[in-house]
Amino acid sequence: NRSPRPMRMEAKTVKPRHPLVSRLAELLVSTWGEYLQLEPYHLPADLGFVEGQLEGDRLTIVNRCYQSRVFRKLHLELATIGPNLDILHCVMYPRPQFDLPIYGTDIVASTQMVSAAIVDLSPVRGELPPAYLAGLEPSFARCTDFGQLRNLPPWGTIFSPRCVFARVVTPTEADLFMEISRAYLRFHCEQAARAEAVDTATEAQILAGQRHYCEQQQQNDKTRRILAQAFDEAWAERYIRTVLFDLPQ
Ligand SMILES: C=CC1=C(C)C(=O)N/C1=C\C1=NC(=C\c2[nH]c(/C=C3\NC(=O)C(CC)=C3C)c(C)c2CCC(=O)O)/C(CCC(=O)O)=C1C
Repeated sequence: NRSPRPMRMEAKTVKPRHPLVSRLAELLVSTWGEYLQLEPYHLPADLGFVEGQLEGDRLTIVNRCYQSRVFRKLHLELATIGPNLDILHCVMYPRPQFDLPIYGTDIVASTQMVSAAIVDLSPVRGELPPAYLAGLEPSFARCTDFGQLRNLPPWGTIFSPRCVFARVVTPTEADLFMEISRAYLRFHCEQAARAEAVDTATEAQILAGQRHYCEQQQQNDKTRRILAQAFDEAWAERYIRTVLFDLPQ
């Protein structure tokens, strides 16, 4: 077998170029640290830091994963592609014992603008609880201030009536997306802090709902195509099913 490669000492990091990506990553990690007792969540060794080539452009991915009492996986992924594409992907998966929606956000940013900025608290069992519909309403009402709201794709049936999906072009819109994300995240963490375990029948429904969420997200061919071009189809498939949208066991 090959001699072990010398450990590369430099920190394996990704430096996002777009300020919204950096700001949102900082918001997520600092809010998690403020509300949750974070434990490490170990990804397969070769998937924490990944480098590939996409049509001559270097693709670099860094994954940060944690877990807590209520969340089985808190996943923040930062990816840079070539000189000017930044991606932030984040999903907070509750443990199936807790009846909570899934917090998900995706930012696809080039140097000029953010073509896709989405944040949602997606229900896994029926509708979003009334407490969430009401709690998120004041922030959601502000999304009429985005110049360009976007329509969800056909696989996007999992998203809630409080889903914010927009192009972000101006600094004011970037600030607005940050404020909405912050309000959604803090509200969710406060609900999680009070969450109590459900009975096994409800747990089974939650598991089924989380599986459905992952199956729908796996239909996003925009993600698959980028990963398949930078690596290959099989690698992309494995990555999507084991890192991005792994089904709870
Ligand atoms: C919570 C929601 C959510 C989560 C958690 C999530 O992962 N995606 C989510 C949503 C979502 N993403 C979308 C789009 C795109 N996603 C990528 C790529 C990646 N996204 C990644 O996470 C990774 C791993 C690093 C890559 C590579 C690109 C390039 C685009 C096109 C950009 C554009 O349209 O301007 C769309 C619109 C889909 C459509 O209109 O057809 C939706 C709805």
